[in-house]
Amino acid sequence: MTVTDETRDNVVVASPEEIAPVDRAYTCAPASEEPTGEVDSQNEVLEGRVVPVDQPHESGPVDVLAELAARRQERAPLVPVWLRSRADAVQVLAWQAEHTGYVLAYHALRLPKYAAKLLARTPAGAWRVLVELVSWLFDLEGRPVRRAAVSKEESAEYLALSRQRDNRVRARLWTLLIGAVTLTLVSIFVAVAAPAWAQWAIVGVLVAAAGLIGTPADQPLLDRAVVPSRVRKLTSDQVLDALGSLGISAINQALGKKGRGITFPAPIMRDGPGWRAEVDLPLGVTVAEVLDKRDKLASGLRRALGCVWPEPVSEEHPGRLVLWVGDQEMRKARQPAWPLLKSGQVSLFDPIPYGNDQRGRPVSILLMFANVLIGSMPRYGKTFALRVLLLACALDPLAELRLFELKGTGDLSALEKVAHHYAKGATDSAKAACVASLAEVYAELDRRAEVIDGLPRYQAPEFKVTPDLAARKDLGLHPMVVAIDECQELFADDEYGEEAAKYATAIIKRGPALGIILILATQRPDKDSLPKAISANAGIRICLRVMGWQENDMILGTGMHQAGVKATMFTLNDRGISWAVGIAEDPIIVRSAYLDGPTSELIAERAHQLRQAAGTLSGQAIGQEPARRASYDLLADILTVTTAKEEKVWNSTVVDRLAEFRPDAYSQWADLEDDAKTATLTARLKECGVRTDDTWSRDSSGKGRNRKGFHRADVAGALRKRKI
Ligand SMILES: Nc1ncnc2c1ncn2[C@@H]1O[C@H](COP(=O)(O)OP(=O)(O)OP(=O)(O)O)[C@@H](O)[C@H]1O
Repeated sequence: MTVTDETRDNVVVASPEEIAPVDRAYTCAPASEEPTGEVDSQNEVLEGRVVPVDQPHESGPVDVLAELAARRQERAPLVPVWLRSRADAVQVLAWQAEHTGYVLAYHALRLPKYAAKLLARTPAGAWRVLVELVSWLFDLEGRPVRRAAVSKEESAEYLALSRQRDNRVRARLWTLLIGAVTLTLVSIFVAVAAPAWAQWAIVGVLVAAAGLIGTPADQPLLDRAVVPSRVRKLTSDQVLDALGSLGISAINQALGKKGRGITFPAPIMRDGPGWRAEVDLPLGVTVAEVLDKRDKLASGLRRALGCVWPEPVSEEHPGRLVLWVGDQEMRKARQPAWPLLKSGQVSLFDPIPYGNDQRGRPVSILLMFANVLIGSMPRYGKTFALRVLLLACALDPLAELRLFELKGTGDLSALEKVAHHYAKGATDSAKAACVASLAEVYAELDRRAEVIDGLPRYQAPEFKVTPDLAARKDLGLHPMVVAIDECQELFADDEYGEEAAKYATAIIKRGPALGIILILATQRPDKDSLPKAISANAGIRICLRVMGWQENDMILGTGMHQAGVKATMFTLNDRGISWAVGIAEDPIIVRSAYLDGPTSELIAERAHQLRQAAGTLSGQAIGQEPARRASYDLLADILTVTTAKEEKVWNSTVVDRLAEFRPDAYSQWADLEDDAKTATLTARLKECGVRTDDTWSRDSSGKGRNRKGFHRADVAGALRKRKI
């Protein structure tokens, strides 16, 4: 089924169950013909009903029952639709109140401008009043009739009219005189006896009245507070014109005279606060190509960029495009309040409210048994998105929160009062606290696995934490949420990076089944800042605006950009708006709920009370210091594990000895590859002011070679210097 230039007026849509497969040789029936859907092609005849994509008004024999049914539909509802539900009524009234308030404020701000305009128009107004008065006094409106009587030489009629005019003028003159005398007396009284404010008020009223009278009809006094706009219907012609304006040659060919056209597998219909069109792009054109040109598409549709949301349909072929065109821009659309804003608590075993899609529909995320990766370029809403998730987690009194905000601006500080572990800043101490906490969680993996393994099978039929098991205090299987904002600070750190990556990789892989949820947010999604093993294992991925496909795929998963899931299409103003993978069956566009600092404080306070009542506050939230890792002196330890005879030593040799000597402090280094061992010690020695270099020495088999090492004397010197 095709749409060509000639048949554009009859653009049709085939419902797939009725006509399949789409036939290339099909052309639309002329408008006058009854569309039968029978299609001649070279080899086959397709049968089915043809449904006009623009749903034209049907004409045909009068069907009385249908007519009556239609009339019934035309009846106005007894109770307005918006008054039928409390929520709708509240929304409409709130909107009206806000709108009225806006209009009032708009005009209030412009009062000085309006006053100046009135003042400027006063002379014109006074002149108009004078002209009207003279015209009234001398009965000027009757002048043409009197002139006509003169020209027709109707003397009797003229005399009657003149008499009537003289009487009128006399009466009006008296009226005017009495009025003038009264006005003069009142003016004298006001000038002498009235208080100053009354005098000013009267002058103001007179000026305003004269100004209003002097206002030209085409220059209204008030500015327009709201520019009227009409929500335009989306039609197939608009969609085709817009697609034709993208500069994609295959589309232009398809729309050309001999082209095969573009088909609409479903009628264009209203979907939430906007229109939805489903389009089968020409053979060989993918949705990804259209997504790349979203701005051109918006221009072609003559809509704001924030209203135009093309999406792929993953269960269909890559050329199936769903184009949703909103009545207003997503960022401007009023966002429904976050459901947990004022009340309520959650269980992390159920989906938690996160935000809304373009159509305003709520989007929830099931965090249990998943991990989350949030990424974007700076200032596009990562931390806000993370905070929404963490505030929801805080409202599950069973969830233990370990929060590390490595930017240091205090974005998560509202949650400190409910956090088991909390640290902020890109400092060594925050990173050390984070690694220490990760190490605990890492150890917890084995403990939890053992607990679950030891349970009767009916209690853990799927070998994972269940809501019942999580609620049992004796098992310690409560949900555990570890969140690291700006995690690149940790993973790219010379000292802590490797160790942190080791723990995080294990947690992200084994944690979900054990009730441990890792949430990472980063503004630098490259392989150094986010180890592949971690990014590859995140189940839920939220990508706000990024600049390139590499960052896009690093966060959303390999191949996503190619498949049309492109966070590169977000614009400067699309803050808080992201592509999210792993929340629903298909990737979706979602805007996080907007919870600012003060709002977050209120929610965290409620979470604190919930936890207090449930007796689940723990760790730093009740003033317990996090367990510190054993303190040690690296330089002193190096001197201990080496002898005075060893002038030069290789890094890797020393690391092995250190791990043996003080396993609680150095055992994690022992598991590293040789190169990593060397690099780790190099970094630590550099901090202590000890240089490492290529060092000649012999390995255990007696073979001599060059490897990275250091002079023992340098270590002793650095230690001496520190002690002075
Ligand atoms: N859902 C939202 N709706 C509207 N605006 C939002 C939303 N989320 C975030 N913003 C806006 O985006 C700004 C930046 O948000 P945020 O601090 O979360 O960015 P970030 O990506 O964490 O920045 P950085 O990389 O510097 O840490 C906020 O100040 C806020 O005004």
